[in-house]
Amino acid sequence: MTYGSTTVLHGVNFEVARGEVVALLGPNGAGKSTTIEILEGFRMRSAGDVRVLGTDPALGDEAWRARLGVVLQSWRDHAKWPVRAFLAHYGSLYAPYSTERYARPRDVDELLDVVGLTDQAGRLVGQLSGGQRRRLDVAIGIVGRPEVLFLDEPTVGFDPEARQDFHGLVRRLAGTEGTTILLTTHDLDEAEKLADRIVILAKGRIVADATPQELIRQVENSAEVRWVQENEPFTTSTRTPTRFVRDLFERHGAAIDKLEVRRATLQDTYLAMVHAAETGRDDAGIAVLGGPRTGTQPIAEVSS
Ligand SMILES: Nc1ncnc2c1ncn2[C@@H]1O[C@H](COP(=O)(O)OP(=O)(O)OP(=O)(O)O)[C@@H](O)[C@H]1O
Repeated sequence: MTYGSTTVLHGVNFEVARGEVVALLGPNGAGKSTTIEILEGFRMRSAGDVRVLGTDPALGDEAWRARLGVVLQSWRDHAKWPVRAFLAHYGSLYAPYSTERYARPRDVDELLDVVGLTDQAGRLVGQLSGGQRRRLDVAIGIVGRPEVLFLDEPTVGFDPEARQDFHGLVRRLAGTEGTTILLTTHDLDEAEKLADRIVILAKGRIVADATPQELIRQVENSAEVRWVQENEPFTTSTRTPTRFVRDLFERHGAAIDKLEVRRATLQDTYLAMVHAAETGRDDAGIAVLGGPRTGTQPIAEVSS
């Protein structure tokens, strides 16, 4: 994908199966929003093949769009509408696309309850707090009972309780209704809690595509060793800390001071992967996982 002459996505290939929750993680400018906007059909790609629910998003019609739910990074309009009236009006646009399996739109009172906005139902959208506004964004995203839901940094501005409620909602949508969910986040804990799979993007490339358990297994095998030698601090990541420390002492003996070995965290692993991608050096010693899962029917596919 290019903006003018700048290429911001390179060879981004992944598939998402029905009912799967996939978290797209990466630093600012990695290409998360661009990827998600291409999938939503909001942004035209410059190259590659994309299918969402079997359709190329660049050619998706209203009936296709009605099967998607979108929560953008920031939505700051509709200020003069009362919350309930707005959701009822917006939801009515989905009524022609109701099916036996996907009753559209959702009941507005149930929806208000699900996102925790019942008490704000009569207030104007413009009078909601930041977190309440974000809850409304989520309500707008799911009022049409989407088969595929895109959430761009959905929990920014949420207090811990709202965050927990939202996590419950995502699990319910995926578990009970079989909704396929692709979300972007900067929060590794959130990705670990919510996602069946984590796709890490850095500098427009996928540097990891793994289940949280697979990522954690990598972490369990790696450690960080810190020491001071001739008053200078050193840090290294290694998968074989015992051997590393033995070699260090064999080579430098008494010159080693303040030795510390600590198990790497998921955050360390993520930062090491991103650093390796950004500097072009694979010095993290951590394998990049990849490849589509087998035995699943993709609901969304991207390749370039
Ligand atoms: N409309 C645009 N025109 C030109 N360049 C753009 C445009 N939108 C995004 N970019 C560039 O594309 C790259 C990817 O941006 P994108 O918004 O997809 O990143 P992101 O991973 O979502 O970042 P963040 O975490 O900050 O939201 C960045 O280098 C950004 O500057």
